[in-house]
Amino acid sequence: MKILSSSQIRDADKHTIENEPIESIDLMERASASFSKWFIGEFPGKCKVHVVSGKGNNGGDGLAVARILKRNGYEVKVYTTSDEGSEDFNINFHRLPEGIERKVVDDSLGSIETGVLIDALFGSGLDRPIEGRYAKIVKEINQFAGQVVSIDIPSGVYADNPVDGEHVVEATHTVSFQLPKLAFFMAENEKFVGDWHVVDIGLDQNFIDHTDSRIHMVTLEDVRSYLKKPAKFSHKGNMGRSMLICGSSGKMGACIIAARAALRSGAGLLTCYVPAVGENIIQTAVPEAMAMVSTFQDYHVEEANFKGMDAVGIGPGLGTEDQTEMALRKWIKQLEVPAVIDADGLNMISSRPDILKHVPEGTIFTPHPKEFSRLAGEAEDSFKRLEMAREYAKKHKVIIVLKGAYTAVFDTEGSVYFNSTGNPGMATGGSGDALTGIITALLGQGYSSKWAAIVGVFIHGLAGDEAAEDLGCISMTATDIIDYLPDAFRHVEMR
Ligand SMILES: NC(=O)C1=CN([C@@H]2O[C@H](COP(=O)(O)OP(=O)(O)OC[C@H]3O[C@@H](n4cnc5c(N)ncnc54)[C@H](OP(=O)(O)O)[C@@H]3O)[C@@H](O)[C@H]2O)[C@H](O)CC1
Ligand SMILES: [K+]
Repeated sequence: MKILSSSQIRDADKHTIENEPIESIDLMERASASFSKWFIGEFPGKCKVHVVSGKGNNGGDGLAVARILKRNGYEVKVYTTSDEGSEDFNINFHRLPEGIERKVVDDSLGSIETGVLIDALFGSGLDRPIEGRYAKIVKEINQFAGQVVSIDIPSGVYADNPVDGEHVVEATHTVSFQLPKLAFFMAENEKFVGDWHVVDIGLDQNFIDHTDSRIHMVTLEDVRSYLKKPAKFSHKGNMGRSMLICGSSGKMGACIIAARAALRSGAGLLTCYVPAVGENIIQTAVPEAMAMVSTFQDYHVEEANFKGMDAVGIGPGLGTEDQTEMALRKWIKQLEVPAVIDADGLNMISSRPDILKHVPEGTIFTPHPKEFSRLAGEAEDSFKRLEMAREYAKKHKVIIVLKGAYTAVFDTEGSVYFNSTGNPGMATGGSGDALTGIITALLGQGYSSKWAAIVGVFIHGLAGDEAAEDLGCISMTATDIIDYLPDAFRHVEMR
């Protein structure tokens, strides 16, 4: 699914009005009806609803929603910041039926004790920080004890830029029209956006399809269409020969997790290249994998032999000993197959950036934000980090998997793909090692680097979601994520 900027959405709006054709006020009615349908589903008990409307079209939506909810049996009170506004605001203001309490407010809503509050103060037309009387209203909204539902976007949040003021509505839910906004994927906006939802308002799909956007959200349908099904005559030899270069004394667990995850992701033949300390451990814990053993006891020092391999995963539990770093340099130089580099592998590249020039095009890096800042420098905010990661991926011709609540995959052409699966329970030791194993297995099966990363991240998150459903976010471990990989793959396969 594409993510469009505010101005692109405005163009889609305009195009729909001209070409459907539909009057602007009727499009507002359609948007408000979609919002109301969601609202009635979420709050079926006929609670008291407080609608706070600004003077623009976001406020107009609020007024139409007030009318629709009243018709559906809710007790509704409307607060407007003026009695006149945009053309469509005015029409909906006059359409407010009897029986809806109205109040034109200056800087205070007055006391609101119960019910649900709908925030329609500002939408995508916000163009400056919220101040003065509007700031006071926002403060009151945030002091309200009940749930706050923002129409389209929380007031004070910009769709495409970082928040620049102190006064921003902290919504429990945000119901966005047609498409999600880029702002929803940024960690610092989580407390404003709450749980977000998208409702269809019938903007011209053809226009959206032909609008150029390099920002996407990965959906189940996307992954379904890219998932390779094993051919009838497949055997272990053509399901990919993959190698994980992993482990050091005290860190063999990372290796076990990555190996198990690779096997659960369809790796045909898996070899774990480990230091001597790891031989018995890996052979006992993961009997399905072969072990290639370094002569050195505690950590990696030598060249691995990649001959006959289809994919390589480098990083889980490697440690950052000087000699391992020398080894990493050699591995990277002799890489001829697709590879994913994680964790300590990335940390070593950060401390010796000259290694970067030897990294083959299309290699996948899977940093979390801290690892990314070691690679590319600190970012002021998530929007800047997004631009930095995009530039880094383009410049070094690598695929960046930037891990976070919404893991983002950056390809070498400047496109970014936000993942839509996963939960906070996955921020647990070993979760990243599991992802490395999954992506290595997919690379081995012939997925392009970009799609191995996108599908791997989606499946990893989906397995985490299935695990969380049964076990809860607090108790789940990386091993649980692996145990739920079969469910996740089946879920994607199901039609
Ligand atoms: N395609 C769709 O998604 C549809 C969206 N709809 C809804 O329309 C809004 C956008 O409406 P718009 O009228 O463009 O903008 P707002 O309602 O957000 O803002 C209105 C005016 O408010 C002023 N403004 C902006 N920032 C501030 C501020 N910080 N303080 C005070 N005032 C501010 C500004 O006017 P000025 O004259 O004062 O400069 C804005 O123009 C979208 O979010 C949806 O909810 C349609 O209903 C259906 C299609
Ligand atoms: K709003």
